[in-house]
Amino acid sequence: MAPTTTATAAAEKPPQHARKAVGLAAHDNSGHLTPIHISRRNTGDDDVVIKVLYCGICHSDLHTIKNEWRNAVYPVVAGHEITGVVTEVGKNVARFKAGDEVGVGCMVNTCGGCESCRDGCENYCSRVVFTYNSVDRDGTRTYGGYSDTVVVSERFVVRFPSAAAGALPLDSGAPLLCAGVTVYAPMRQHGLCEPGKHVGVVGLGGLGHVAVKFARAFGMKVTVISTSPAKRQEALERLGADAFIVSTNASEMKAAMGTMHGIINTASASTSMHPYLALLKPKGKMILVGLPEKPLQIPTFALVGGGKVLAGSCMGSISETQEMIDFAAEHGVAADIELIGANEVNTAMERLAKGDVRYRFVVDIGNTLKSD
Ligand SMILES: NC(=O)C1=CN([C@@H]2O[C@H](COP(=O)(O)OP(=O)(O)OC[C@H]3O[C@@H](n4cnc5c(N)ncnc54)[C@H](OP(=O)(O)O)[C@@H]3O)[C@@H](O)[C@H]2O)C=CC1
Ligand SMILES: O=C/C=C/c1ccc(O)c(O)c1
Ligand SMILES: [Zn+2]
Ligand SMILES: [Zn+2]
Repeated sequence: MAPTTTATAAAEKPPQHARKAVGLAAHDNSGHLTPIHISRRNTGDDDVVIKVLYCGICHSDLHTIKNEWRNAVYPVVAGHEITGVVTEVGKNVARFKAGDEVGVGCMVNTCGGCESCRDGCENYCSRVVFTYNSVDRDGTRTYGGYSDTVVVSERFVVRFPSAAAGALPLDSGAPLLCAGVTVYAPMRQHGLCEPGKHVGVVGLGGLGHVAVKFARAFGMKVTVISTSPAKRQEALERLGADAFIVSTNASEMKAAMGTMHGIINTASASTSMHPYLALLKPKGKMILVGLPEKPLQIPTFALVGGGKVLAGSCMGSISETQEMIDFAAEHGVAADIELIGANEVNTAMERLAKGDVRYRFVVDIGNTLKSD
């Protein structure tokens, strides 16, 4: 199908850029993706131009294209697990050069001056600009990595390690840019990275399976808490989880009560929190990273009794992202992926909605997304 132009954007008259690019866009809450012509800005002094090679499909992409968070502004070109090769840099860019292998995650701009930015937690900047479905500082809408080219300020680009430093593949490494840092950052911040501690992972999807791998790399005991009995064998044998509990199996849940120092909760749909809180030791921590369409109900007695901690966590800072990429390369952590062509994205979205993916779709943008 021939790409369309950005009719909605043109009607709203945002600034238009000179650099032409092609992407895959959703135009309404059917979430159906079709090729589209978009524009990217000319190379600014601090910019890095990247030829996109791979882009992971995060469940946030699916929530957004279907407008489940009620914030989609169409057309939406999603994708924030982006890897590729630098093709050009602006004159102030010192850290990157043409030919470098790099990644871009969930954000492409922040204010730089607020308390969060000054503290190096720019993922909590009140003026954060997300990689897609956001408004950039110049008033244009941001388009993500389901696209052949991205132009990103140097500050939001991370380096993929060279072969000498234990290279990380650009395809299976792409999901680390969102899924990876989203679980790595809270595990580090909340001490769920200490050898011998016991961590639970709710939801064995894109985020969850990477959390299992990081937990193993930290030397922790890790238990998967899943709604899918069919994932048991692969969780234990391929991913190396120490235990697997089906959340609807009362005896398995009872046997694990009070055993976990913390839980990383990646469920993409709203669930009852009570059974999960019961798995925590006194003072154990439940870290929510999943962003279901519907809000959760908090069972106060289950939280307050036992002095349990309920926390949220969103993405990670750029320094945490670079640290996580370097750690992943050193410890051989990457996603289990199904590599697909650009013409397969709609089928992939349908399968993701059903939980039918082991464990991340990655679009082979470089070889399959063509401008005509
Ligand atoms: N906080 C942040 O910064 C970020 C948040 N997210 C959010 O995290 C969530 C997970 O993303 P991702 O890993 O890509 O999604 P996936 O679809 O890959 O995985 C989600 C998993 O949740 C579990 N699940 C699904 N439905 C239910 C249910 N009704 N009850 C309990 N568990 C369920 C399933 O695991 P199983 O079969 O094992 O039960 C499923 O595999 C999404 O909501 C996403 O938007 C994503 C990235 C960053
Ligand atoms: O997949 C990552 C999504 C992160 C995110 C967090 C909060 C929010 O409001 C978003 O629109 C995206
Ligand atoms: Zn994401
Ligand atoms: Zn800020």
